[in-house]
Amino acid sequence: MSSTIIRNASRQAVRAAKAAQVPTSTRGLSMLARAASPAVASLSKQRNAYPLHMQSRGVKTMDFAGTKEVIYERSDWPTEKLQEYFKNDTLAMIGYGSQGHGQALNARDNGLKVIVGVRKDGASWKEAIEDGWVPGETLFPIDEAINRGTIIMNLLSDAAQSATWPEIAPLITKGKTLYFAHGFSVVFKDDTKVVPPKDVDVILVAPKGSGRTVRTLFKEGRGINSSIAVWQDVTGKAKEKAVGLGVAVGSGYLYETTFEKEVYSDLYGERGVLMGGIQGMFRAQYEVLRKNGHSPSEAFNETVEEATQSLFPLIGQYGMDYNLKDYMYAACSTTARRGALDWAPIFEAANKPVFEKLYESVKNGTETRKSLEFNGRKTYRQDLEKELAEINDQEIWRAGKTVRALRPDAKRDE
Ligand SMILES: NC(=O)C1=CN([C@@H]2O[C@H](COP(=O)(O)OP(=O)(O)OC[C@H]3O[C@@H](n4cnc5c(N)ncnc54)[C@H](OP(=O)(O)O)[C@@H]3O)[C@@H](O)[C@H]2O)C=CC1
Ligand SMILES: CC(=O)[C@](C)(O)C(=O)O
Ligand SMILES: [Mg+2]
Ligand SMILES: [Mg+2]
Repeated sequence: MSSTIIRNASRQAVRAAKAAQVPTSTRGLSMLARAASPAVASLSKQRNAYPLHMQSRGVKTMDFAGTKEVIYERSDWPTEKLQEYFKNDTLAMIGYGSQGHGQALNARDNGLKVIVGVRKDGASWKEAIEDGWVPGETLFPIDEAINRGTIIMNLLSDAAQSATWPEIAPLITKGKTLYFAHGFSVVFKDDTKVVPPKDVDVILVAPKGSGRTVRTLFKEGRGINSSIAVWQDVTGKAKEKAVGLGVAVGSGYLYETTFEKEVYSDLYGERGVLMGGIQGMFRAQYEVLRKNGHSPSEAFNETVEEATQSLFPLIGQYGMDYNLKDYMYAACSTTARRGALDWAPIFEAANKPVFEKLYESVKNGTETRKSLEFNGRKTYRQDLEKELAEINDQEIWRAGKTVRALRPDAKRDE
């Protein structure tokens, strides 16, 4: 009953928004809120006490499919509030990989004082200079950046966080805040040996997406969702700081978690559906098509190109549901719907034991130890590159290169 109401409300909301030519997200939500479950209805009442443009400023408890969760939004932290809140702080971004670069540039663009700390003359040092960080002014060796910073954002690779901890730990003095983008180092302390000093706040903001996307979405005025967590709260302000920093680095909305839950879910997700799982599934489907005499062009189009260019974006926009013509299921033929409905439970049953095994391997620290061993090697970059080059060399991805070059909007060398 209530799911029918939600679906109807959602349909109405999207139609109304389309008619008014506005983005569906916020209007859809508030219309949904009026018609849906009691929890959301009460949120709606509370919000309606504010004028429309202020409605997102209240504390928000949202109903996620029947479970209520507190969330924080960017709109709660306008740039002026961010700048005021962190006016006495220097954010020291330690590490300048995918995530360090995205978070540092976003925080800088939000008007906060940011410096970068990486080892001198490494790949990151050069990249930071290319992005406009100035040696001696905003770019320093790691120890100097930590000494100058008040909020120490440890975004070295997870293996490097462990390897460098003996030198870094004594520099994290009372009054500083220690910030991570992953629960890895502190949760698996038996393996990493990372035990933060007792007299500093230890917090986490973990963007649920690549650091490259953290940057590109921010530049488009959008935002990636992140989780926040507190490991140690000495000042009583740890959570508030995490929320503010989460917004500063470019998050859209933030949800609360713990360091443990973050690291378990993150290691699990990236090994599963987000990366390892999808890579394996794409390849398995492609290979069976090829074995049955299909051309590379056909096998790639039927596996990866159609997924990324047509069907997966529909899931991203509207979910798996089925009411509007644009929804993934509704946009496909009745033939496809019948077959997919039949095969989904078969894939689910086949995959479930693999996911169970994976979760266990994450939780018991096996995945952490493997990562520390591999990424702790002196040759980790070359070793990774070698394996990744082998993937590039697989027929599926070589075929994909040609398919992408044939997109009408592809940039071609004239
Ligand atoms: N990538 C992502 O999108 C996401 C990452 N995270 C988390 O964010 C953190 C950073 O990840 P990510 O941005 O991917 O960075 P990487 O894992 O790619 O690490 C890159 C940084 O680590 C430095 N580094 C590596 N080894 C050493 C060492 N021995 N001594 C000193 N510095 C070293 C590199 O410097 P140099 O160039 O000098 O080698 C570089 O600045 C991790 O905790 C990760 O789990 C969280 C969410 C998403
Ligand atoms: C991008 C992200 O969130 C990952 C996949 O977990 C990671 O890069 O570690
Ligand atoms: Mg992740
Ligand atoms: Mg990860």
